Amino acid sequence: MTTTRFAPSPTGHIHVGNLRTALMNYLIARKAGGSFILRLDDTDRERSKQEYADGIQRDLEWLGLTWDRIERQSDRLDRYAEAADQLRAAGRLYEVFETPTELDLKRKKQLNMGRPPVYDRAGLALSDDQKAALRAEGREGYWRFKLDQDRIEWPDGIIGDVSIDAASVSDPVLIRADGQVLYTFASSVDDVDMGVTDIVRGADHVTNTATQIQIMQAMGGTPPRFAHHSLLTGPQGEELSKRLGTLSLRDLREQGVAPEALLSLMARLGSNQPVALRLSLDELAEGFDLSQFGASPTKFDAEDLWPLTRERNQHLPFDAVADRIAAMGVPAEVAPQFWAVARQNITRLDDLDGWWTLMRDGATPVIDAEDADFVRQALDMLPPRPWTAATWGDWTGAVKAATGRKGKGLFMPLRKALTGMDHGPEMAELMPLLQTVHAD
Ligand SMILES: Nc1ncnc2c1ncn2[C@@H]1O[C@H](COP(=O)(O)OP(=O)(O)OP(=O)(O)O)[C@@H](O)[C@H]1O
Repeated sequence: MTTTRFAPSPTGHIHVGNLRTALMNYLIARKAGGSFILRLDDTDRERSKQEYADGIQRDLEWLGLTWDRIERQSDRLDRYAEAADQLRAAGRLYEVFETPTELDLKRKKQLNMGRPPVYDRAGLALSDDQKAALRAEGREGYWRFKLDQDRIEWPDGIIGDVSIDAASVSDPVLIRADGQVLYTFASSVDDVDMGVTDIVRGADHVTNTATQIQIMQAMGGTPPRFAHHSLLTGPQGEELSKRLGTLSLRDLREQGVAPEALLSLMARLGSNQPVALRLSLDELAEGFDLSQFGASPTKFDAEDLWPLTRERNQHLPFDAVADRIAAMGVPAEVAPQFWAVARQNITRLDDLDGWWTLMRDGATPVIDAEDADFVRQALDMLPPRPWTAATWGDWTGAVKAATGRKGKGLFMPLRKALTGMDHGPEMAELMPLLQTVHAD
């Protein structure tokens, strides 16, 4: 069965770049009728926080990206210890003792001699006595995976055929001196154990993929299909970061972005397919095609979300907003009409508040000096309440007959006097909802 996963570290609020990864994996599983795993990569005890783990779940739920299974790496530490023993027994995990300063020095020497700065495997040659002596000096051992120095190749779902010479890559550190299992290892163990068949992730992981393919093979597993999408940047090319909270899903939600707008943009951004509003994840999954995505960096501009949000909100049925409108204090008998009028003039649902305030409390009239007499005369002619859909036509007809004004010169000063704005809903539809007119 097709099984995908989204594996964020709960070290901040996830951003639109992380969403690109989550959504692609979700859509692949959904399209294939497979399974989507949310895996919290929380082995970094200092940086991982429960509030961020909760935040990630809230963000995904907001978008409807529900998972079939949730896993936490912190629950699986025994399993990683077991897998490490298996690699040690197979001679693929070896203990090393170099400090960061020593490694730095080695790299500089290699570079000076025109050689690539790849770890020289000095640790592999240490005898048990030498290791004991290093420990006696107070040094702590940590563990590297011994790569097979072949070429590592895979057909990437986005960037095409990849071939990496393992000899040009340092043996990765899998376990730190304090026993912390690093991402490269924990992730490989999980992907094998959990039967993950497809992994889409950022291009920042290409080298990881090369080493993880070997780690999975060393554990007797079959590596999944891989695809690496380009990283998203902000509109000016700026990097996104969970730690800085740039373009976080939480902020976009609080700003009133419609979930369908964000999903519709993210499922197509950076692909050859046009962006169009889709109202369901099934529709998005149906048209989703990884091979349509390019490898070049992709810019994300939050401004692109507003036209889609506007389109989405304008199509919401009354039932979807009834509770919200009731909570604003709109009386039940006018609520459906209020929605029918206001929805054509909002982007965010929060914009409804302004329209209701205007209808309930009236607007500060805007009256140009040259229209002052005309407006006063027209307002004196306002028909008695209740106002209906016919009121605007009847009133302006009578004003036209009395003043000789017509067209824009007739309608615009009256709109501005009643609403304080030169744009907005059809006045005929608005009049019955206007509870207060200040020059009444
Ligand atoms: N700017 C980005 N554009 C697209 N994908 C990204 C971007 N940044 C991270 N990702 C992807 O998000 C997924 C989750 O990764 P991770 O939790 O490590 O996020 P991160 O933002 O890189 O983290 P941190 O800022 O904490 O280092 C990975 O597949 C990673 O490739």
